Amino acid sequence: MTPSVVLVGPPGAGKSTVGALLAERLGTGYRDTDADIERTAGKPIPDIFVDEGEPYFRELERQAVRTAVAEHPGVLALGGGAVMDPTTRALLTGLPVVFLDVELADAVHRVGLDAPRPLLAVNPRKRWRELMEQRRPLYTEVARAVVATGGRAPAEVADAVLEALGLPAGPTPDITQ
Ligand SMILES: Nc1ncnc2c1ncn2[C@@H]1O[C@H](COP(=O)(O)OP(=O)(O)OP(=O)(O)O)[C@@H](O)[C@H]1O
Ligand SMILES: O=C(O)C1=C[C@@H](O)[C@@H](O)[C@H](O)C1
Ligand SMILES: [Mg+2]
Repeated sequence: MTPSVVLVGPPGAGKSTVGALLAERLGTGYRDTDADIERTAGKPIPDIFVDEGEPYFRELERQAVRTAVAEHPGVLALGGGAVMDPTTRALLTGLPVVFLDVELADAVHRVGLDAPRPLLAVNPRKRWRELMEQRRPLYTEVARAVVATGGRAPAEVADAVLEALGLPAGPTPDITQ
């Protein structure tokens, strides 16, 4: 079984938040390759970057994406940099991949400046912009649909993803709870 939705995008795009909502709407499970990597490595991602370095992390990430794509039938969020790997991009061909797009100002507002994200540790605004310049063509290349997240609440983004993929909208969430 392959995923019903694969979410890609930079830190702050809302992959985890929207992914969990989508899973609820679709009555399926949510999985995040960053969490898979942390479980496999037995430590947080920033510690992997410090102890073993980014190339080692990217190898763990390549394996984590391959495993999750092969065995997870629900909603799958990939780490922000997973699409840099050509093998991973090839693996995503034909899958219902959605690029959650976000502008710098929204991303900075959402993720803050103190989150433990190793690639954004120094000068996060500049680094985020550079990463997005490098990666925007790659997110776009792997995506079946691009969904803008600016000015939309997570539930509205989830609706837009379902519509873009032609998936049933599912039960309306009970906002009284
Ligand atoms: N559409 C949205 N509007 C406003 N805030 C949002 C939206 N989507 C997510 N957020 C908020 O932004 C923050 C980051 O969201 P989230 O963790 O889902 O992003 P992410 O893409 O998974 O990031 P990362 O790549 O770091 O895992 C969270 O606090 C979340 O509540
Ligand atoms: O943008 C990136 O390269 C990263 C994003 C996170 O999801 C993590 O996968 C890690 O911090 C690297
Ligand atoms: Mg996330």
